Amino acid sequence: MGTALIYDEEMTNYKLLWVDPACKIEVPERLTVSYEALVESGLADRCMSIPVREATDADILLVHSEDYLDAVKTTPYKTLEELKEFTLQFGDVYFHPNIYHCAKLAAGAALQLVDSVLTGKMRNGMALVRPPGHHSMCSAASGFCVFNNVAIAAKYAKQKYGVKRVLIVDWDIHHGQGVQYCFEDDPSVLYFSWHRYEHQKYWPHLRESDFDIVGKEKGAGFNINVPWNKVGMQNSDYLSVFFHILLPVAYEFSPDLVLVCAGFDSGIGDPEGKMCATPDIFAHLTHLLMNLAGGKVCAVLEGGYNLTSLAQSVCQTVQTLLGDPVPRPSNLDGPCKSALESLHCVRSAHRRYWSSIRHAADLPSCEISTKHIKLAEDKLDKEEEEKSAEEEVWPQPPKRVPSAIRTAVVLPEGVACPDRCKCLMSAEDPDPLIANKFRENFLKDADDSDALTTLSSLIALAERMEKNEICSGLALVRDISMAIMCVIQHTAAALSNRVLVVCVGDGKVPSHGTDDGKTLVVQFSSKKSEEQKCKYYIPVCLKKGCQDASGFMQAVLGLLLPLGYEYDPSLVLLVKMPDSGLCDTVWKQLIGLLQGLAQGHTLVLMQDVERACVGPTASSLLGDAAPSLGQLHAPLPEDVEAVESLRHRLKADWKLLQTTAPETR
Ligand SMILES: CC(O)(O)CCCCCNCCCN
Ligand SMILES: [Zn+2]
Repeated sequence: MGTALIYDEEMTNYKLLWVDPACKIEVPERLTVSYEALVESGLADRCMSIPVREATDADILLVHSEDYLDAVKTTPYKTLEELKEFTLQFGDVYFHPNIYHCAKLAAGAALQLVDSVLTGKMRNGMALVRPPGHHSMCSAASGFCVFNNVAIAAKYAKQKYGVKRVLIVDWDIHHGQGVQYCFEDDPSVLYFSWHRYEHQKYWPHLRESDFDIVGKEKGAGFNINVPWNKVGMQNSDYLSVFFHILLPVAYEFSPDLVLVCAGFDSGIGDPEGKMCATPDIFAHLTHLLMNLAGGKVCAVLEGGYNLTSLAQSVCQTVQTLLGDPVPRPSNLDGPCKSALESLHCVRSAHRRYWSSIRHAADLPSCEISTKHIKLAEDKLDKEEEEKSAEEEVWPQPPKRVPSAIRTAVVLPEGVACPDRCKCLMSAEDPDPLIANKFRENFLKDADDSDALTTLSSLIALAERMEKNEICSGLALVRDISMAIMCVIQHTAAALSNRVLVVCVGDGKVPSHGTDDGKTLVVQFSSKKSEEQKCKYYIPVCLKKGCQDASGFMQAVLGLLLPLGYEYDPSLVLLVKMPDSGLCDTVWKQLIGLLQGLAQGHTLVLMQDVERACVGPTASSLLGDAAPSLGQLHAPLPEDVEAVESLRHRLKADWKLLQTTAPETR
């Protein structure tokens, strides 16, 4: 199954017909530059183009009132003066004789995308639409939005496909208040939004956009607002919120469908957002969502007003949906103080609803939370307009060239090569020099030619991954710790290399290279390790080892991923120790998530008895979405304690582990 792309140039055929500084940024070129960038980069051709359709009245009435729909229906026949008049009843939006038609196409595009994914025809997809949707409400247009495309899509998915739980991730820099109002008492739709807020100083200046608004009645806990109280937020700030709020809750919620209000005004250079996150961050945000709901992710364009930044971010998002490896997360230096305050406030507001963040620190009697600056709104926005926006510049996103071979395997005799994989067995005798080195350093039994062949094949695989000829690999070996040593020593030889070694299960893991940081070892096991702990050797002791999905996933999302992203390895060595107790679905989730690192260069080592695991492992390495884990129960208190105390101890060295602002003396 492929990636759907839904676009129709008819949606460029409306624009602002009068002077309105608040609306002048919403131009037809937003759509053309996005689509043309996809065509130019060859990404459009790799997608399946799905035609738009007009949303029907019934579709629109899933969210909007009849009165509102009837009123909008009159706009095509209005004169310019009547359109201006009609527009005055709403805020920061404009009407045009053709905008009703385009609004039906935008909503219809989202529904076509949902149909393609929920019928199983497509794996995931993106709809490039305008007008956007997330501000429009039951009976009102707002913020360039006429119909709430994503809210309609969520209602439609539930009604037509019986979808039980929908996650809406709104990474647009504005608060989608229309979506919040639509689902605030609905526990079947989890709405997550971050947004520029500045203590209510920023548009739409709503008190109900703050972190303490969590949803109503049965919907309490299913509305997550992350206010950014300063501009200039960077990649670290966004990732920290994913690791410590969105992902733990999303895995606990276990959605059947993920809808993204994909606004790119949260990217660098945008005149509205004034944030500093680079376009490649959207590759990571998309990737981190792609193992939810069995990969059923539908992204619908919302905002984005810097045409360069917008086009790059759209390409980063679509290329990730297509399954291409994501760029390395460059120099993450940890969340800023303001982001940590928001993180802390949101987690403490939601800890009572979600067991995955139950342990979150309670709010100090904090002045941060309810400081709402109510200044004369128009004055504020005016200030905003006047300041000449100095042109931001940022580096081109790195080229993301998929390897010729996605996954290669080194298997013992008699183990079938999984389909879509390349089998590597060095037929010719290994180079005598290397052979001797192996004999000296690794082989217990010098004449063990099998081990020699396996090791030399393993090194050949690692070398070809380094050259990006092969993206990921899987090897079945008899002696795991020997194989680990061999790979670490080989890889460490190249100066710029850093290896993240992730071990699941008990067993001795060589700590070679952890003293100088060339290697970072994170081992999940049920045994306390007596090994001296240092910054680069992190044993995670879980009560049931890797058998309890909740505890394990909490450790992966809140500990392993932040560590891995901050460490930014060139290779991930993922080792499944014998009798790790890890079930296949959790193992596949782990493989899927770890491919966000090292441009997808994951090398999996398993004991040669694990033949049954070769197929499932290969499937995940090939980019197939991991099956959903189902709703997760509360992690064991011991596991929460273990992860929290580790995080507390390590956050001085690893800034992405922080979830609260350092105590201000
Ligand atoms: C889809 C979207 O969230 O991007 C729409 C944003 C509307 C912003 C209205 N205020 C503009 C004030 C001018 N500086
Ligand atoms: Zn926006």
